This record gives sequence, structure tokens and C-alpha cells, in this order.
Amino acid sequence: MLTIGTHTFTSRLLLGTGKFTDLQIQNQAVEASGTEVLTFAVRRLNLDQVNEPNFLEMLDLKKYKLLPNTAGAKTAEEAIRIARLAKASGLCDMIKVEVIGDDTLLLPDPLETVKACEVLLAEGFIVLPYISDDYMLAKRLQQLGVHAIMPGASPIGSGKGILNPSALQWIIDQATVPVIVDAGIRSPKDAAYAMELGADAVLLNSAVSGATNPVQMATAMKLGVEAGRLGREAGMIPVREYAVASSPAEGMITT
Ligand SMILES: CC(=O)[C@@H](O)[C@H](O)COP(=O)(O)O
Repeated sequence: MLTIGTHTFTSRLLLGTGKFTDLQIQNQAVEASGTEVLTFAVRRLNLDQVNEPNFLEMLDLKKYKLLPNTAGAKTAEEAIRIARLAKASGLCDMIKVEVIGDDTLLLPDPLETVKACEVLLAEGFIVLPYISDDYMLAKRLQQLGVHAIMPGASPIGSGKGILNPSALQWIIDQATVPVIVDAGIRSPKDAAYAMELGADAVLLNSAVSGATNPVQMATAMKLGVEAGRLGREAGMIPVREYAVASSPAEGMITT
């Protein structure tokens, strides 16, 4: 089970809803992924225009926990304002804190992220910060009391997969809260690899929404996450420098 704050999930795949061009396909992909958590940018919802259509309305929201995110925020103040709006709208008490400090790489600003987390934790939110794969930052955020850490595998939408497995491994090895590898995932292999490294979950969006067949890719990602987790739990053989024969030589008849 994946436990984030007071919420518990069976699925370890979190899905972003930001880039689907067809809402029917989105819904089928969400279903196929087996996800229980959907993340979305609060600014994409017309919270003050309740009669306007929104991209969540076609989903059976009783089946999913919503994870609003603060995408679009460039400062802590903006992220805090968006988080408060999400909570006041009854969306969820969880918030993915995403404060982007750079338009080219869309990498999170660590200083603004920490500032936003401090305030939101004090206000009782369940806080999930999106961060770079920075070991010390992950540790400091944990000390603050965040409920999960979301290090990026590579820049959002880049599809570069896991750029620095060692950095993720270090974060995972010291983690006292769930580690959700978020962003940059391209293939089921990447999702499986994140889980093999010991991640508690994977969050992705572009890989599914941008696939030629999003529904099929959603299924593949579900299986990738499950396979990686299963393999990790099964206990993998150590990597060795030199060959070890598959058939033991002991007891063999020699001529
Ligand atoms: C929707 C969401 O939260 C994204 O910002 C997330 O970081 C996923 O990134 P990819 O689109 O690279 O999977």
C-alpha cells in the first residue's frame, strides 16, 4: 500500500491529466492505467466559472483522489495562493507543490519550493513537493515535514527517462516518506526502472497523453510500475564484474 499523509492507495501509478486532446481517450487511459490519483493544474479549472466545462467533468471522480498541483506558479506566494484556492474549492487536502523557476527546463525553484512548503504545512495541507533529484533538498524537505518527495527523472515532457539513477537512488535510500518519481518518463522501462530503484510510486503524464495509443500506453505503464515493484521485492541478483556459470561445474562427469 502507498500511504501519503492520511490517504492510502493500492496503485503506485499517479497520472497527470494535463495534455490529453480528447477527453474520451483521457478517460479510457485513466481507467486502463489503474491509477487512483489524478493530478492536474488548478489554474486549468475554471473554479470561479462553475458552469464552464472542465476536463475533469467526464471522469467518475468518486473513483479517484485528486492531487491538485500549483503548476504555473513561479513564486512561493503564487503556489500558496493556488493551493489555498484548491482547498477552499474542496478539491483535496493534498497539494503537489510545483514552483517552476525556469521556462526552458521547467525545473523547480528549490528556494521558493521550500518557502511554499513551510507555509502550506503550517496550514495543514498534505504536501508533496516536486523537486529536482537533489539529495540535500529532499532531506531538508523531509525535515520540514512534507508527506512525500517527488524528484524528477528528467525535465517535464522531455521523455528523457531517468537521467541520473544514482541521484534518485540516494534520495530513495535516505527517504522517510514516500518517493514518487515524477516527470520525464517515456517508456514502461523507465517506470519499471524507477520502481526497481526503490521508488514508492511514479507520476507521469506526457508519456501516456502523447502516445500514439494512449490507452495502450497507460496499460503498459501500469504493468511497468507493477513489474518494477515486483522485481525489486523479489530480490535481484548482485551485479558482478565477471561471468558466473549458470550450470554449476561441481558434480559434473569429466572425461
Ligand atoms: C501533470 C504533471 O504533474 C506534470 O507536470 C508531471 O510533472 C509529469 O511530467 P511528464 O509529462 O514528463 O510525465
